[in-house]
Amino acid sequence: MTASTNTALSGANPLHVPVEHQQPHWPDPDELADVVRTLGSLPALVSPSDCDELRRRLAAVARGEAFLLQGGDCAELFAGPLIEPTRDKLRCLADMAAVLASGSGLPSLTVGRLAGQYAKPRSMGTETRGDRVLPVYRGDAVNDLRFDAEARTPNPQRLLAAYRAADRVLSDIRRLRTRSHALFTDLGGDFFTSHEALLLPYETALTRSDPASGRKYGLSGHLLWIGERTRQLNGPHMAFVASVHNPVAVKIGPTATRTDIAELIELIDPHREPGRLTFITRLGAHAVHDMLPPLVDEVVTRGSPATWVCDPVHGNTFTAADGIKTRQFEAIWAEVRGFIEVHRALGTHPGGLHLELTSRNVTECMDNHTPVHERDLHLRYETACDPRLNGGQALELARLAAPLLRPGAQSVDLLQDAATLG
Ligand SMILES: O=C[C@H](O)[C@H](O)COP(=O)(O)O
Ligand SMILES: C=C(OP(=O)(O)O)C(=O)O
Ligand SMILES: [Mn+2]
Repeated sequence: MTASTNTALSGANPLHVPVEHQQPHWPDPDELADVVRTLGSLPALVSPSDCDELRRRLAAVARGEAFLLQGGDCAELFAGPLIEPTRDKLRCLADMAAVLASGSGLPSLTVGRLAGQYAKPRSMGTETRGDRVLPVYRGDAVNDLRFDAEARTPNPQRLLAAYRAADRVLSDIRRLRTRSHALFTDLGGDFFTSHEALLLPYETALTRSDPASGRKYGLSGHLLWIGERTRQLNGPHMAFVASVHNPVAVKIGPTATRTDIAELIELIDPHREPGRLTFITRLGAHAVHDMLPPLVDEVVTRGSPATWVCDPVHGNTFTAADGIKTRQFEAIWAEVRGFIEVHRALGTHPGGLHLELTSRNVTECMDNHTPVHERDLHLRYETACDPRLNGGQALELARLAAPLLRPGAQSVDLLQDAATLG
């Protein structure tokens, strides 16, 4: 697993303190405590019954009756010229969901990476430009992307701003639901929200008991996931998701072992309840064929009904010659194909896709067909964190994947398909 601290950093710079479990260094703990109290008094953002409904829908995915499409920004922004209207985000997901449903013959379940995706785990604690070293951007809920000392200092008031921003996106969705029937038809009749449950003061402040059942729910979003960097079995993030009744997802990177999978199942889903646990694998195009089969086998052996989802973006990120973070579309597609091939070979259901994407015509990921070359990346590179598929690339990926997701599509077809695409 990727190191959970930034201890790779060294030297006398006071910024180089280890950051445990990817939590920001909030300069004023009293101010943070005040903010947490305020958050605790505000209405929940989503309802326990909607979380339960998503669990039921994910259980159908696990049974092979539907596909999950989960997507959105790497890091949502509160405001600014680059912010994408919620309507455009939903339209992009709806177009993909419609293509996936018609090509696969199975209904799509759509879940946005939105209305809460405001916090980022980072590889390094600091960012250096020239001779200036500042705290790294950790998402709008923590600090500001602008490279200046004040903007980069973690500010707990931003947790309240994150709550308000999520609330605005959720009201956009409610408004669209009443006004735009066609949009919700393509989305599969319903739409749910998700984000990485990273900032524990925020997540715990929005955790409430459901008076009807007495159960605890994290009510900042419907599906909460734990990232590759914070999935330590004895860590506080896993303890948090184990304590709530939401559907929970865990990202699984190339260092994951069978034992990790077994222990995650026992911790999150000891009763083997379909829809409770989703594994989102992000292994990289080159590792998926070798690494995925033993992990799937462990889940089968344990009698776990976990849902399998492929994140083909995070394992295929690299830095281009000019220092820009990017991904190659063909590698993303190759990981999706590998994921489907492995599941077909093992008789398990390739349950869905988890993607960083935008409807905007950005040049953040390279591809050989539009094409977006390495030299084009700077033209419209707008992301606040990781490179996203643009609207055309996202739809193309759905178009390529859809026929392979049709139940009964055989590995041999997949291999022929791979050969024709080169
Ligand atoms: O979105 C995922 C992570 O936050 C991101 O990949 C980390 O990026 P970094 O390696 O630039 O910190
Ligand atoms: C941080 C992310 O991914 P991972 O935890 O898989 O690296 C993410 O989904 O933005
Ligand atoms: Mn990301």
